[in-house]
Amino acid sequence: MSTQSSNQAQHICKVSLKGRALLNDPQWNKGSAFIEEERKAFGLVGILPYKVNTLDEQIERAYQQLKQRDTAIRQNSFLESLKAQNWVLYYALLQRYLKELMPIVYTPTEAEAIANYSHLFRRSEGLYLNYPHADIMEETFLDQIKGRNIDLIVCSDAEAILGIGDQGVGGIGISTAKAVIYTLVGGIDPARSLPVSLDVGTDNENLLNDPLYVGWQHKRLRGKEYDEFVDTFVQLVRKYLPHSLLHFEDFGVTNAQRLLDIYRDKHAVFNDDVQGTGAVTLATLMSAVGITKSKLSDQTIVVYGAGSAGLGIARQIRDAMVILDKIDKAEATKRFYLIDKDGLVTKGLVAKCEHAGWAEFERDDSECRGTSLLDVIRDSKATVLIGTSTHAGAFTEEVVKEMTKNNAHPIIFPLSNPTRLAEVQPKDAIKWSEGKALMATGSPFDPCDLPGGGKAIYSIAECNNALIYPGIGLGTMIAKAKKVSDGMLIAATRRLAELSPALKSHQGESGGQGDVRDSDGNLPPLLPDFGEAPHVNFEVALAVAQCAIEEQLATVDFELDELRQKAEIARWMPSYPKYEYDPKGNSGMF
Ligand SMILES: NC(=O)C1=CN([C@@H]2O[C@H](COP(=O)(O)OP(=O)(O)OC[C@H]3O[C@@H](n4cnc5c(N)ncnc54)[C@H](O)[C@@H]3O)[C@@H](O)[C@H]2O)C=CC1
Ligand SMILES: CC(=O)C(=O)O
Ligand SMILES: [Mg+2]
Repeated sequence: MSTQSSNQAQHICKVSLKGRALLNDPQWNKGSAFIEEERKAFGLVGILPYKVNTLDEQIERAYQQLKQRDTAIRQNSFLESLKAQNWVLYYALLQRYLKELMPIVYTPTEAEAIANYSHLFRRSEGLYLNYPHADIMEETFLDQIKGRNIDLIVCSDAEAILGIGDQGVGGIGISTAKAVIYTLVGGIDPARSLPVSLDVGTDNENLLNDPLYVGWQHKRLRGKEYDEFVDTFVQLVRKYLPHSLLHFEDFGVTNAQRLLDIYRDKHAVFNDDVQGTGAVTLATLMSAVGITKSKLSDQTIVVYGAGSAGLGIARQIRDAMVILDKIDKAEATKRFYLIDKDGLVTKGLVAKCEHAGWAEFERDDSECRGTSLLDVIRDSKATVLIGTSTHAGAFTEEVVKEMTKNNAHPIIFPLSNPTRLAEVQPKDAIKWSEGKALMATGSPFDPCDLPGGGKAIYSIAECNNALIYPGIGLGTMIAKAKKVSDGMLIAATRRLAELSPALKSHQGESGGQGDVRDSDGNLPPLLPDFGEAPHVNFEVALAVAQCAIEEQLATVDFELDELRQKAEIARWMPSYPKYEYDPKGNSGMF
């Protein structure tokens, strides 16, 4: 599935582009790293300075240039330009400075880049499917995939981007960012992925009134027209790329789960906000209950913000209680209290709002004395509090203290992105809970000091779907699976939880909610560090592929050892193969 991989540095690649056309193609350009022999063969001698650089030298130069940009958004723009020039250098730089640069190319900085998309716009990237051009969608689609082997399509209609709402055509930025992460930590060849913007208009008044807006300046389509447009696109994917993975990102709450339900049995379709977030949060919770020595089904869970992510998380954890703890689905559903902006999701609220997806979690109106977050925590005696509301600061001191009253170790996950929208700052929750809260956040935060003096710290786990979705995608692709099943998601989750430092450090200890700290007094994080994301996602991928094979959803059949070997070979790594000129070559590897 790859044209370039780690052990292919000595391989030869036949390339048919020459001169400036070669330098202008980011997939094939090596810039100053073209060696003498290649410069002569490809007509590059007069259009490159004399010195030949190694990839290492190029990385260091690019890093120095990056550091001259004084804000995160300027660094993001610099990296966008680099990606448009040279993929190998771009990914090699990101790989070397992974932890430092992830927040620049992904959350939180990418949200800012998307919000300013039309003003920062310099060149296009990916496939723009615009509603006014719906009549020529098939030709447009075929033009873009012609001669390419696409395994992965990441698409967004941009109604609910990264916590900042409707961003219209700027949503191409989330499709490209998610595709970048697939390559960076999932090892998926960037030439084999296609980011797509489904431009169905926008309800964002600022964009509708902005003369520089580059998308379709029209109210967002709804209903039949919207459904037909999306369906035309999905049917093209099914017809022309039947073995691909179709990743949906940042759709609005009225469409996310609905579209997933329509297509998930017909094609390998994956909704990251629903399933990826559900899976990573379940893994984080498994890690937390592992160290408190309790069971998933012992928990009473309040989900604050019952949109795509909140509902996806609730369903994923509920289904895991059924599968792993073997309790009845209705019983498991009763462990959840969902709260949205009008308060607790009750029968009365559901009747009023007609919100698809809420009914299964509705509570009796009389169950809590009040419907505010504090009321619900107090009356339900919640053990777990999850935030997916974009309501910054919603988890107040009173709320955290109420959670701490009921639990030796309250589990508190403020998952809203970007950083400024987190429901609570981890350092505050740690202080208010006197160092007892077990925490994870959606965007990266610095480690917190633990109360009680000394140097003990808590490295807050980043519970972001990027720690799992590239692995789910890679596993689905390695297995060439026909669908992404619930079993595959649970397999991914279990593997991620097994890799949690917190669980590892508590293995074999006997029960109780006693001391959860390690011998240095630190609280181990609930998830592996993002710096380990490539290894973690690789392990997740193997678990997913193995499950697909066991469930007979795969179109390959390998033992685990063979699977590991194939996956390692298939992993794309940023390195330069040697080029040979071939006028008839298709620029492919042999
Ligand atoms: N950590 C992660 O991996 C992920 C984090 N997220 C974050 O979760 C948040 C929500 O994302 P989506 O579910 O996709 O958006 P969404 O728009 O589907 O859901 C947000 C929900 O929160 C509700 N809400 C808004 N204000 C509220 C308030 N004051 N109190 C209670 N509820 C309120 C909304 O009515 C809506 O139902 C975003 O910040 C997003 O970035 C989403 C996906 C993954
Ligand atoms: C992380 C992600 O998918 C989101 O915030 O929407
Ligand atoms: Mg998302």
